[in-house]
Amino acid sequence: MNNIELLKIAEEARKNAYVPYSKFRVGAALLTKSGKVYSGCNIECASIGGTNCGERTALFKAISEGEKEIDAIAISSDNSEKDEPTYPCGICRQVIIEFGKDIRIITGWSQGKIYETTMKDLLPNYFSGCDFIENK
Ligand SMILES: O=c1ccn([C@H]2C[C@H](O)[C@@H](CO)O2)c(=O)[nH]1
Ligand SMILES: [Zn+2]
Repeated sequence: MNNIELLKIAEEARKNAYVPYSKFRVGAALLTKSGKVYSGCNIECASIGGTNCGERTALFKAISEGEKEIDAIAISSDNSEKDEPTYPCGICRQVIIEFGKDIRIITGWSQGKIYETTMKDLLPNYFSGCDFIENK
């Protein structure tokens, strides 16, 4: 599974976005180290704070299926085709980095420019469980 293939899955997942409020669709595709893929979209609700981003939807699907070894997450939004790559929001950054600072983030467009970075670059000096769990 290469970056383009993963982005294409994110682009497909974007079609399922439930976004009656923002009208901004986001799809994500998560690749595990074992080669499995979990996709997700953003899901909004009338109580806006209850919104779940596409990235966390894909992540929670993977984690809840017992997959915690994550290689990469590809992200596609309604801006992607305009060469305006979408990166994870702050909440998603904190949740994703929980499962690995080296997780690769791939964004852009499968038929255009593709960008790759890592979680530790997106969230330097991040707060982690190691900061407060003793006997680690
Ligand atoms: O990286 C991002 C940024 C935003 N959103 C969603 C949340 C909300 O539904 C809409 C507008 O913020 O886009 C995501 O899913 N992922
Ligand atoms: Zn988010």
